[in-house]
Amino acid sequence: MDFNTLLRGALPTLAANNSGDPQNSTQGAFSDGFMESLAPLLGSQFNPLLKLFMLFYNLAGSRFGLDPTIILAVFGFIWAGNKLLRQLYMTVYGLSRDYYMADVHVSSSDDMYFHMMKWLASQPKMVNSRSITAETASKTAWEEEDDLDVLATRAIAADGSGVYLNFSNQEAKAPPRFIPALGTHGFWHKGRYFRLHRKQESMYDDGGSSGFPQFKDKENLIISCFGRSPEPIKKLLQHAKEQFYIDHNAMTIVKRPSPANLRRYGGRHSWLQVANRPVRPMKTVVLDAKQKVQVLSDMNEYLHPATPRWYANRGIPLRRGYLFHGPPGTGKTSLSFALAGVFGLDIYVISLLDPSLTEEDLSALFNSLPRRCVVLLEDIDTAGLSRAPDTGDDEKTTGGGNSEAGKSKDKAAKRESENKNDWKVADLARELKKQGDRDEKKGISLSGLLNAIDGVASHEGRVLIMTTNKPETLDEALIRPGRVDLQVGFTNATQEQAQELFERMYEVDRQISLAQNSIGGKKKEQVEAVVASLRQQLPSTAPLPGHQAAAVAAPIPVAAEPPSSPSAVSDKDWSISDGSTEVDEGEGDDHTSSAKTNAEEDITGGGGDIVEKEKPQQQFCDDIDLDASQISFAELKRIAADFSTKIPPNQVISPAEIQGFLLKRKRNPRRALAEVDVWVKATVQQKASKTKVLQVQ
Ligand SMILES: Nc1ncnc2c1ncn2[C@@H]1O[C@H](COP(=O)(O)OP(=O)(O)OP(=O)(O)O)[C@@H](O)[C@H]1O
Repeated sequence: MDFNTLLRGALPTLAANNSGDPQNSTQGAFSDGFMESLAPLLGSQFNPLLKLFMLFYNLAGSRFGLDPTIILAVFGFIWAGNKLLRQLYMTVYGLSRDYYMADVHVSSSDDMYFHMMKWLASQPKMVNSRSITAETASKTAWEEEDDLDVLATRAIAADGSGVYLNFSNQEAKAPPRFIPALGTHGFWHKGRYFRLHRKQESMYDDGGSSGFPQFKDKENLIISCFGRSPEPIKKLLQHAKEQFYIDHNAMTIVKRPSPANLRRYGGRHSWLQVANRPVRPMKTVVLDAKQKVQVLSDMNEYLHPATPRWYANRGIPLRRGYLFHGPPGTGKTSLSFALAGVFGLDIYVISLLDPSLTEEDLSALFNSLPRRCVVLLEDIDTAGLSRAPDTGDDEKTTGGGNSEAGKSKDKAAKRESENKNDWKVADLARELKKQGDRDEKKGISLSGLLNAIDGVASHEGRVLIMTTNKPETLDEALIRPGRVDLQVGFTNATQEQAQELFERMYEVDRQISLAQNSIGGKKKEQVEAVVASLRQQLPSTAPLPGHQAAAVAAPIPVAAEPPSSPSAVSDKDWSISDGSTEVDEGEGDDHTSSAKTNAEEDITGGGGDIVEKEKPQQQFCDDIDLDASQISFAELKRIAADFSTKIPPNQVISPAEIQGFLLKRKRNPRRALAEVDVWVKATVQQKASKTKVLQVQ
């Protein structure tokens, strides 16, 4: 019995219509009577549907001469076939999943999840998938940007004063990142098909010590591939990880303890990446070569793969500690970063002044360190302050009972004892606040710190670097051998160090410029064209960014000083040469000699006082802002040597201060040399008078 016969049996009216006189009936058309008889059977809600079906049925039958029952039969078969195939697919897929597919699960609480997501976001096929999630991607300060974009913005913004960069558009320009959405995705990698299932689960979190129970979302990635072995997935994960760290050897990752509510999850939640900055080359840290080599070779030996066995055989805990001490801005932190860069280690920075850090946290943080890393405890001498009882604070600020403030404090205490019984609400509030402050300042005790650094349960393998400005104030227990194995002393800049700092500041620029010149290329030309056009728009009084004239503030009494040594600013010094070729002649000479005169006038300040010169800045820029890249190596060395003689030999100026001075003249070594005398004099004076306000920068 076919479907047609069935339908005829079930729908007698239709059968009558179809078998009746063709002249009186239309093929495939329902009579109104049939409709009416069917309507009550199906219920009123199906009436519109039934009518639509009738219309189609009548149309197919009367207009196109098709037997609608055949159409229905065909649709019926397609539907049933589809169901059957789906069922079959599900069975085969289920069987192959169970017996011929391997899975690897990756939890969002693991670093691997981020490696995989970053890799997927870089896959064009994934990005073009039909189901993706868009994320706002932020760039770090060190990521490459298109110079042309920035310059173009600058050019467009030029309205007479528009020679400054403008980044108001930077957020709009940052492209979003696309990652696979929740659900199932398929992708090919190295000729193999992988299936990715990204799912989200809600986890109940009882709130722990925070006491705020809540539901938290946790994600899982399930990566599958055909075959009984998960080996291809492992390789894929390894590949994603390698890609994630592809530029790692050029960068140093800096981590700090996570916020307290995240720390309690432990593991990778304990530390938060706060920076990923280019490796600091060791040669940029100006330090006595002997000391540098000593710390480098000590660390190298300690990190050697054979060292753990050596330590274990002798029952010595595998830990190494260094103490870097010296005045502020002498390179303690810089050396720590350079060391991390040399050995390709991440830096874990802990501030013991963090009020949310408890001793338990500190131990947990040390225990969740990776196998090899640098832990940096900065300004360790200040850590003790957090333990000082609150009552001591006042003493510190008043300088004991001898000063005026001390006397007024005594009076206040007397008054307080007189009014002992006369409590006001404000007094109560003050007391409560004091109590709160005391609780907050509990901090880390010395024993807590020692326990974290080298307690029985403490992590092994790390390199601990502690820095301090006041080594004498440190507790002996903290720096005993075993906790501090090597001390490195830093001092303010010697003349040799000043010379090295000077050469480093300008030498890098010179090298880059020479390299760029040798590369050539279209992009360089484009950039130069934009720069040239911008230079033309430069208003006559505005200095180019980075080309800052010496900021000389209100006159300060400085003893009259003879003009800076003529040899330091001789005519020869002002000629421009590129390599061995002298470039600047004729008109250039005029400019440079006038610059020299202006500079000398600035330094001597006429009558010997440092006074601000009202001078058209543009003229100053043209004359003196000669690029470091145009100076030969030999000449740069000579300027550096001259510069170093101007730095006081008694080490009163820190490398950080010299760097700050040079940074303000970062393209103009000659300008730095011309202005160093004034700056040194003002800086020494400022230090002697213990004022914090800089008169010359
Ligand atoms: N010896 C040095 N060689 C090169 N650069 C230095 C040196 N000392 C200081 N600097 C520069 O000065 C700045 C501050 O240096 P750094 O933070 O290393 O000093 P620090 O001794 O750790 O200071 P603090 O004791 O205040 O923490 C850095 O930008 C660094 O480049």
